[in-house]
Amino acid sequence: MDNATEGSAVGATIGVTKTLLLALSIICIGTVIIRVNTKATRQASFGARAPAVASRLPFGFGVTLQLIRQLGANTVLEWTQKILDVPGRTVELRMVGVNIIWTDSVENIRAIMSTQSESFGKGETYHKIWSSLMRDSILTTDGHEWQVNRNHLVPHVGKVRPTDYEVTERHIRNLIEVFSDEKPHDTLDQMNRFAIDVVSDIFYGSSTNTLRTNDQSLRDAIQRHKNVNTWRMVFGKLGTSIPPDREACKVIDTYLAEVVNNFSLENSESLEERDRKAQTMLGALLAQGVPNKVLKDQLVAVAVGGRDSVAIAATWALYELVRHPDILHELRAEISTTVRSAKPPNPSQLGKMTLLNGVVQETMRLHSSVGMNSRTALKDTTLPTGGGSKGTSPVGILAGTIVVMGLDSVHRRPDLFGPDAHVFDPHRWDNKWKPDPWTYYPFNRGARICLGKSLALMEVKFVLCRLLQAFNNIEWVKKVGEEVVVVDVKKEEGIQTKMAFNTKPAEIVWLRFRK
Ligand code: HEM
Repeated sequence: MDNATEGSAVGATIGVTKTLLLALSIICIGTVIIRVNTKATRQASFGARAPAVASRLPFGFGVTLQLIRQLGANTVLEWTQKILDVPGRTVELRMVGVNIIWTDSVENIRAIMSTQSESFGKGETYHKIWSSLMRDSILTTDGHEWQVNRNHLVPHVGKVRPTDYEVTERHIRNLIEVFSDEKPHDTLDQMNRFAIDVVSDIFYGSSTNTLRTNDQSLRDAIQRHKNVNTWRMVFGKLGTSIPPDREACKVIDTYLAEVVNNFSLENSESLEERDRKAQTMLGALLAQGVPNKVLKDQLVAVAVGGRDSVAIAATWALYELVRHPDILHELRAEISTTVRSAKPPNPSQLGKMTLLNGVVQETMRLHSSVGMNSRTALKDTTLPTGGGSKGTSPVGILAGTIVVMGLDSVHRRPDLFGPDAHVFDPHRWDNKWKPDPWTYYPFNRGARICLGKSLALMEVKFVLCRLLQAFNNIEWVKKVGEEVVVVDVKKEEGIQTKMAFNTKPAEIVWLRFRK
């Protein structure tokens, strides 16, 4: 072949390749347009669309960047309160690879949690991402699998036994010992140790004892895992291709396997201890011959479900108390007139304290541990309101759509809780006042209501009561270099909320306890 012929052959090949690429691009774009239109037509056939959050960048980049920015600045709560200020309190976030419906409409939340709960679940993506930590447990499953898990847990997690008070008191004493050194403590970290020590003791029959030992492997592994998975969730389905923290998975699995393998009634310290262990969740499920894999699913559910949430509630409560010295003073008085000694309160005394109850409920109103909760539509369905120009039409929801419920956002709505909705006022709970149940859900509602609610309330009230009995002075401090400075609560701005798997303080809450 001479040069000229060779050149024209190469030119022809380039021409053909260009044409093929062009055709391929047209087919791809066409397919996307057809799919988007088909989806839109399907959705329009049974409901309207919620207003989309405005963005300057196309293809979902703008909103994705906005969300990432808000997550980084710990301003998701404030941002969502702003974007949800539309007639139907429901918006659509069109992001890269995923469209999310965000709502703090009471009607919509009620539908998701209760009246239409069979249409919404954790969904496939949530399971794929979170099963690396929470396995096939109650926390990641839907339908029959969820029901089987719930049946395993209900007899053990759904009630508080007298021995649970004794176990909790044992770990509170460890916590008091830690706080007694008069040094500033990262309160959430210590509360987190306390909470996992209590649940492991109650449900496994052997405590992680993280307040007394240096072995923090399980706690650290759970935390590392949560951090990675929170980011995987931001990317929806795409997040399933980002690997989890495999090293952390291994640590958790080994820990749970050891708990199961080492369970023994023989080395109990006393007959009472032996009886208690036999009646723990692990003891009872082992006696029923439940397979190891299912056992480990239940163990991880109580460790993850019962750890951060309790620790976060107790930490926010202490934080609010130190910021409101008058309430702290009143609470001390209530405790001393009710308990009348330095002894632990008995269950009836604990239940009787109105202000203590108000402090805990009010803390969870302003800072619920799960401040935003999500569900995936398991089939094509609708939400009662938020669609169309007036925001009153039912919103069409396609199967697979993620719906985020802004729970903290509802709890702070002035139209529901009054103009002082943002103010910490435990006295609003006086005289057995209760909000409309569908406007207050720190423990969720409906079929998937928190199984550990009674235990959680007992733990948080008990630990607050005992800490106030043990320490006459609790100071909120900040570390400035080597120096420890007491915070002037009148001048200091509040700590922001960090939205991740849970809703926790965005900064370390340093508290110093003095007797
Ligand atoms: C103040 C402490 C607590 C708070 C605020 C809290 C809150 C919640 C919330 C909001 C849910 C629903 C999660 C969802 O829908 O995705 C939930 C579920 C659950 N919680 Fe709690 N929780 C607390 C303590 C506990 C404790 C101590 C345990 C047990 C040891 C526990 C066990 C569970 C379980 C097993 C579920 C799953 C229920 C289901 O899906 O059917 N929680 N909790």
